[in-house]
Amino acid sequence: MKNRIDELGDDHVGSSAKTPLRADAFDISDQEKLIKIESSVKDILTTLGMDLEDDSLKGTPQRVAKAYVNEIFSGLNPKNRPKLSTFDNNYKYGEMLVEKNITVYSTCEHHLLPIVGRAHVAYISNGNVIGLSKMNRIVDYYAKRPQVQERLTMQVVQALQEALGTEDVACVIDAKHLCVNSRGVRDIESSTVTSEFGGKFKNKEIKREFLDYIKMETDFE
Ligand SMILES: Nc1nc2c(ncn2[C@@H]2O[C@H](COP(=O)(O)OP(=O)(O)OP(=O)(O)O)[C@@H](O)[C@H]2O)c(=O)[nH]1
Ligand SMILES: [Zn+2]
Repeated sequence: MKNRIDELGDDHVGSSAKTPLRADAFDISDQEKLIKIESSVKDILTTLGMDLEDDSLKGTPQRVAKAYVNEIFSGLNPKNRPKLSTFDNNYKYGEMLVEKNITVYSTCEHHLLPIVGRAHVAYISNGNVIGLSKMNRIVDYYAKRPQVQERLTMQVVQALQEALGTEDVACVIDAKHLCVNSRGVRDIESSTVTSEFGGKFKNKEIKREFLDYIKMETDFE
């Protein structure tokens, strides 16, 4: 039997790719989250010595709470999961379809600093096709969580495999982690590449084809 977390949250991905959620993750409303986070941010800023009576800072705890719940971490709320409706592959398109250069804005769960980059997603239809924008939307949904890039990559692939009813899905993400670029080792140039190749994409030639499409210059201006 599915437990409550699986049912409400990550039932679309396998156990290794689940976001670590608390058992009571869904027992608290968005409204309650906003109030609690606002108060926690107030504590952090006050501890740092900031004067929250200052005009510019007065609204900050509330702004941060709203940004966390409604935007940056909105992918923790299953009600924000995009509907991945599929339709029949009537035109019998049999090649791979690649959605590349999908913008990724995520947050590293170790430091709560931004991860910014691009995702490239591909699948080969076995009868079902999906609207192009749904690939961008599913990347964004899982990106809007505290993340590690490996897990984000796997979540995107597994969610699409489930929706499309095929193993033949792949994702490559190339992203900069501000925790590496702006603090710690402070290497502004480095970026992180992760990949997950399901089904036919494990085949060397098919993988090569996908990677070649990613490299293609797309300049339509
Ligand atoms: N595998 C993985 N590591 C990540 C990701 N995002 C950040 N990290 C790393 O997580 C590690 C956390 O290491 P710690 O030693 O606990 O933290 P730290 O002392 O802040 O480490 P430094 O960043 O080296 O200063 C760092 O090396 C980060 O670069 C990610 O998406 N995947
Ligand atoms: Zn980090």
